Amino acid sequence: MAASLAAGLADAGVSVARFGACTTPAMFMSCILPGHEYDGAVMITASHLPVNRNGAKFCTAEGGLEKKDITTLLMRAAELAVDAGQLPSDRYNDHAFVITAALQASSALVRVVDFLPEYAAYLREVIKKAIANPEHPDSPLAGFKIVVNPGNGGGAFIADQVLGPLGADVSASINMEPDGSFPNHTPNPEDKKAVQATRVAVLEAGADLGIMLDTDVDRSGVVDAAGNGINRNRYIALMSAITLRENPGETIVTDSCTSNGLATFIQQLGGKHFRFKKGYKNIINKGVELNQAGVPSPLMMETSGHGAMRENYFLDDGAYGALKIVVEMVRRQLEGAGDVGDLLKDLREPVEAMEIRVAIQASDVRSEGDLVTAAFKQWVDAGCGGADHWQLEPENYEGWRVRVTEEGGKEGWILLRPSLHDPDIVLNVESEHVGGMRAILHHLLEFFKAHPEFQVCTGRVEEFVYG
Ligand SMILES: O=P(O)(O)OC[C@H]1O[C@H](O)[C@H](O)[C@@H](O)[C@@H]1O
Repeated sequence: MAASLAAGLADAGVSVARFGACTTPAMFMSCILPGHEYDGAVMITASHLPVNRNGAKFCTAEGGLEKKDITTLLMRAAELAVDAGQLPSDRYNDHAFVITAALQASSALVRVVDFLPEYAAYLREVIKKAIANPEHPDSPLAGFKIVVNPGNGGGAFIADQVLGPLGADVSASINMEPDGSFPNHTPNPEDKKAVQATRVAVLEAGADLGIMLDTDVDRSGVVDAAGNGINRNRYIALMSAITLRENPGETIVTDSCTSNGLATFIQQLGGKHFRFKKGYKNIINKGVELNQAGVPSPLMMETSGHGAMRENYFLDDGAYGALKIVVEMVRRQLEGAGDVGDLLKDLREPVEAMEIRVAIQASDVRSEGDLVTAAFKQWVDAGCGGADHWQLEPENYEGWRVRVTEEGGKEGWILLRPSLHDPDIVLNVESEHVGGMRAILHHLLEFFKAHPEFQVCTGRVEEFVYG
């Protein structure tokens, strides 16, 4: 399969630029930046997932390829392999083999390009232009201390090649050495250890800001000068505050797992909230579609830290988001407006938040997932087992989300949906008072107890901690 794809590329006279270490947004920009404008790019990465889940990410100037495009591409490679009398290689690593072999196809066609410095130069220009400091335009970050935590992934260049050369002191940055075994913590801005390590580094250094990146830099989160972790809903809220100031009244698209308080926050800022589905590609596609339909939507963000902006080619780009926060930090300091974290003072937050992933044990995972969600909808329609404080949300784009009225005017919610990629049913629950989540889950158990036929087993719990 791999050899035949390589042969196919060589036959077609495709020339290949090999970048070495790269990031997802950089790869995309290689299809856009003048002087480069490659027809397509591909990288091998496990993204934020463990090392044994490496895969290939493909993109063109139109953005990341859709699942169906990649399927077509790989099927075509497989057909060529069969035509050439070859058997597909190891099924767990096929994608990696395909790409590796393609890049090594014919040395005459392969050029080694050191692209990251050029991409970094582009990002520096973006920041310089946004800050436009009249006194020191080339070092607009002079006097600022910024901690970058790339989690031993590919994002160290943000400190070394972007923020440092613009004058920032990045010496307190941590986990800068790329190491695919991720010895310090999972490179995931939602990860408790990633937040804690960044917080400690920021507070010890007396830094103005901390930036957390995932391995391939398409997800991010920040820590403010007071050490508050700004990820998940907080990060969307912060980005919304900046974006809605620049684009008043427009629509922010998010995934389905955002807090009720975030919707209120966006509305209070004069914006509109479109709570769509999980999956960064889903929200980006929805944002593109809304803009085309005349509903201006400048920001699409997931609680995972994935985010795309209309002003940045609708690119799934963690670095760009974090750099917007850097620019905001400078702007606020110049205006004497205080820390970026202060922008979140009106955000109502859950007291408890949890994700439970219930493994589906049936062989037909998709059908079983649909069965469980359909039964849940029926149970909700029939009155949620007598709980009249449970109300189905009027708009649901995946699974079913129920709003739970809690004591003292507080509100919780629960969302049950099939996972996008894993053989799991995913349950997200939030509550605005201590013990509320337990009460919601306790009541939900009645639903599962009424369906002993479901082929599911005990869930894996992810607890989200704020602050
Ligand atoms: O549906 P889930 O299993 O929760 O996975 C959902 C996640 O899948 C991938 O990791 C995508 O990159 C994310 O954008 C998405 O949020």
